[in-house]
Amino acid sequence: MQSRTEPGPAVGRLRLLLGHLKPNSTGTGLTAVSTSAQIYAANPPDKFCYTLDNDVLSPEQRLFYEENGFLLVKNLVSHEDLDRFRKEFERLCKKEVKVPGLVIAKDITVVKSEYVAEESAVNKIQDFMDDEELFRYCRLPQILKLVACFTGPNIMAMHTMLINKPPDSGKMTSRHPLHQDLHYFPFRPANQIVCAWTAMEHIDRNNGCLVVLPGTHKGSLKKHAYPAWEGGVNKMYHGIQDYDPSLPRVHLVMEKGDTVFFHPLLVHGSGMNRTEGFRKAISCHYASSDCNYIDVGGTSQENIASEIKQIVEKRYGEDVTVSFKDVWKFRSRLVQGQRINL
Ligand SMILES: CCCCCCCCCC(=O)SCCNC(=O)CCNC(=O)[C@H](O)C(C)(C)COP(=O)(O)OP(=O)(O)OC[C@H]1O[C@@H](n2cnc3c(N)ncnc32)[C@H](O)[C@@H]1OP(=O)(O)O
Ligand SMILES: Nc1ncnc2c1ncn2[C@@H]1O[C@H](COP(=O)(O)OP(=O)(O)OP(=O)(O)O)[C@@H](O)[C@H]1O
Ligand SMILES: O=C(O)CCC(=O)C(=O)O
Ligand SMILES: [Fe+2]
Ligand SMILES: [Mg+2]
Repeated sequence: MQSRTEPGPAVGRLRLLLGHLKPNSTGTGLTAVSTSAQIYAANPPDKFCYTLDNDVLSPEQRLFYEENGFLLVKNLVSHEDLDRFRKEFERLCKKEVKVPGLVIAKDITVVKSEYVAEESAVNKIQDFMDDEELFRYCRLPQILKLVACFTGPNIMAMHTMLINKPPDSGKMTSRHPLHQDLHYFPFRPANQIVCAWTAMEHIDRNNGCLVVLPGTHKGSLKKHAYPAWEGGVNKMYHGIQDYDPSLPRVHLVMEKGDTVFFHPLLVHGSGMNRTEGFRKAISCHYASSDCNYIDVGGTSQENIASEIKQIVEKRYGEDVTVSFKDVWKFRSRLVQGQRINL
């Protein structure tokens, strides 16, 4: 298991070497003068905490993730694939296809009004692991190649979502409060978990882009609860209660196909959608199958565990007893390598 320590000498040396990088016109904005192989040969990366050793990430990408807890990769998923995912999403909303286990979540303001209008009522779909078309996203080779830099070669798709952030109702319920995804996960270690989140269209502050607090992946899991928002909060949208508002925030402006990979302790959220369109993104949380389930009893995760348990019992009947761990075991799917613990 990797330990999480302050960046060691190797990272320091790499940072020095990165002084020799020059700006380019693509990707993260830097081009390595030396190849990553040359740099790593001279500087064995023994003290990296959040990324594994291979030649997939460039040195600057690797260092960026180590320090910031996220990595934006431009133009990773084709428009053709994204258009196919959008079509399948529409078919699911119209109930033209039914997929077992799939959850269609609506915005709280829509649920509380009489207004029901198929796709325009849908906030997100969750658990599309048994929808072959959407699950192709989780198996895309270009995504898995990058995921393996964080998880290693044995990869489980743990959680799937297609988010359809609706135009805000005026009550600001389209916001997603600042949170850490690890709050929802009863497995560890955190460093072998990563989210891939792909913009299905241009996303900026107007339609509610992702907002991240760089470097917060180096901290611990914080206590989460419903924010005290006047207009209401969507079910299970827990937020961090005492986040430091002075921490720098980065708004991730993304084009269709751009993908951000981020650590499950990275504090993030998304703003309200001020446009008339439904802002779409598709995502999957991956974990190394070497991870282990943990008992969240007595921890800050107890509140979400019992909420999820209640929802499952409501859906399948009170006589069905499933643990928080079972919920995850049941939905996760192997996408590369061997299934070990999860
Ligand atoms: C499961 C683990 C999640 C893992 C997340 C990984 C990290 C990502 C971090 C997040 O994304 S946090 C947000 C996670 N969001 C979800 O997991 C979506 C949760 N939503 C659902 O599972 C369903 O939408 C829900 C069970 C809440 C409702 O689905 P139903 O098909 O049962 O809806 P229905 O319209 O029948 O309403 C049932 C009840 O739920 C209420 N409801 C529905 N949508 C709601 C909503 N959006 N907010 C609040 N309450 C809601 C609705 O008012 C009604 O209440 P009453 O029983 O009191 O009448
Ligand atoms: N009280 C709160 N608790 C937790 N998260 C919050 C709270 N208020 C706002 N947020 C979240 O903080 C994040 C950053 O908000 P910020 O105002 O910087 O940008 P934004 O709301 O995304 O964009 P804009 O202000 O341009 O609409 C968003 O995800 C928002 O949902
Ligand atoms: O607004 C989004 O698309 C991101 C939501 C999010 O962070 C999540 O569901 O975990
Ligand atoms: Fe999240
Ligand atoms: Mg704001």
